[in-house]
Amino acid sequence: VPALAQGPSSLYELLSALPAQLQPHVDSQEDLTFLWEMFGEKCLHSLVKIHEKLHYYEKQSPVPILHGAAALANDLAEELQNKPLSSEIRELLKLLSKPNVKIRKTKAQKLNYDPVLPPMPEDIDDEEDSVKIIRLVKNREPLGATIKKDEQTGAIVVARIMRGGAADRSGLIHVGDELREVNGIPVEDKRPEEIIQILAQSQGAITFKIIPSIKEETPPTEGKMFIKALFDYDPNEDKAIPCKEAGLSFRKGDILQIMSQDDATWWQAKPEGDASPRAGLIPSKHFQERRLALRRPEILVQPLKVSNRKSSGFRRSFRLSRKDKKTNKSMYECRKSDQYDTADVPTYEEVTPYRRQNHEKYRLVVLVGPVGVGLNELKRKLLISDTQHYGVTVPHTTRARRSQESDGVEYIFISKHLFETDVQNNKFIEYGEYKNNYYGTSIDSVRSVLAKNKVCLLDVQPHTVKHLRTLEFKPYVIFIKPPSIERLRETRKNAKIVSSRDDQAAAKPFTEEDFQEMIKSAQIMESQYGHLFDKIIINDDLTVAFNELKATFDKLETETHWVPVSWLHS
Ligand SMILES: Nc1ncnc2c1ncn2[C@@H]1O[C@H](COP(=O)(O)OP(=O)(O)OP(=O)(O)O)[C@@H](O)[C@H]1O
Repeated sequence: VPALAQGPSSLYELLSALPAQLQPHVDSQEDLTFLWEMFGEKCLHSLVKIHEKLHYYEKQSPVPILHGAAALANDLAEELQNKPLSSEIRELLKLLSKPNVKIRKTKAQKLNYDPVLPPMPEDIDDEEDSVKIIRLVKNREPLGATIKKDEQTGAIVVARIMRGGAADRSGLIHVGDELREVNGIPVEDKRPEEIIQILAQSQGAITFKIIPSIKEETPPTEGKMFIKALFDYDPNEDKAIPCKEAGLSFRKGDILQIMSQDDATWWQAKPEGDASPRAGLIPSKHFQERRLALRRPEILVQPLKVSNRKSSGFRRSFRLSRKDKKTNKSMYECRKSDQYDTADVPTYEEVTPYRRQNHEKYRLVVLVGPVGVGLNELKRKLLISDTQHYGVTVPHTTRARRSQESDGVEYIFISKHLFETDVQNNKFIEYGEYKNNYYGTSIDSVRSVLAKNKVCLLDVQPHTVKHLRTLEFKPYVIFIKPPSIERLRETRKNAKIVSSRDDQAAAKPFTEEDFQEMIKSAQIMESQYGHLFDKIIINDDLTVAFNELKATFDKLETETHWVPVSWLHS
């Protein structure tokens, strides 16, 4: 063809020049018309133009201006969503969600992850015109995708893409994509574990032959969602997790950011504040609740009441305000049903940051711990450290007032009838009966301490805590835990416990049995109610424990803490 002989400067020029020069070389009119139409086809011209542009850019070896462009745009969008929506913010959010911006983001990600376009294989089957060949360069990090065998078709498909992981950042693999080959090895008749093995052994560039899914992917959920884990989780111990390596381990009390809830069984999350963009798999709330509920009977076999003592009830709250030290502090029987708590299965709780504003009431501080652990001692030290700042509740009683007592100081003295009416009206946090008299801590007594703008220190049985978890009180729960039995023996040599075993209510030195009971009771409390504790303080050395408690209070009043979303958005 003369056009070639003259050496056209570009493929596009050649294509444009070709139809005009065809005639002398083609005999049949039919062939000529066919060739004219073919070379005149608009999409062919467009393709050639694109090819030339790509070729040009390839020579220029472009580098992304900003490597973290996608993450930056996401962060910006999230940041903007939390702001009051002005028209400018709305416009910017709209721009950031436009497909062309997204494509730019994807391109930047791709460059970031070094995908290489391999030459098209020659043996490609006509029916497989939707086949995509992609190549990812595998660094040390895992691929961040899980695969499964489609039960109906038997095909190997991508089950999930871990948010922020290598596959996700590449933007080249999607959920539902069918995997045909890995590094030229057909995977159709392989089990997922075998494929994972191939992937694990591959280093450097890995080539995938896939048939892209036609399903539209759901866009990531808007806004950030944080949860507090209410149980310990280790993916290595979880037989149900589809891929242990992709799992995220966490401890009770950890705050996690939810990255995806697309899958009903396995959510994706990362630890709050973690700089890495990579998410890990965690069991979804629903899934975890279901499997824990099945195991529940085992957990419940051990009731909290381990002692042959009478229930400790709310003895401490009373004792503190009482001058009559002789009174048995362990005298109140709690309602029996309360001892066997059928608390909801603890999994996760959605939380949000909260910082107390100056005009707001203080959060209620709830102290929990086994009998004799030193809860009263710590509370007393706190009170005397700043009587203006800390306060305790005054309990109600139906017993007769003694001569040295004043109404509203040691107790609020009320009639049996009134007490029973108040019980009916749910006015008590806890109540009990001793020697035919009622004793109780009312909700109003907490309110009256808080209304004086004081921090209210309340000690209750752990099963009561869940009833106090309201927007009004925003309780901060501190568990006072005993140290080891050896340390108890050492530190409590001169200490005395008011034992109720003989019903004499006299303070006596701790016995070995007291220590054992304290430890056992603390273990049960922690396993049954640990998910409700915001802080655990071990009362080993008294001064150390007190200082830790004081520091906790200072932080509570000035710093941001995670609280259930229901407290702020109800
Ligand atoms: N860290 C400690 N080291 C040594 N002695 C301690 C320590 N903490 C508390 N004690 C002593 O242990 C005894 C029991 O403490 P306290 O009465 O405060 O316990 P409690 O948990 O409030 O018990 P109860 O529930 O029976 O009222 C007291 O004599 C107290 O001084």
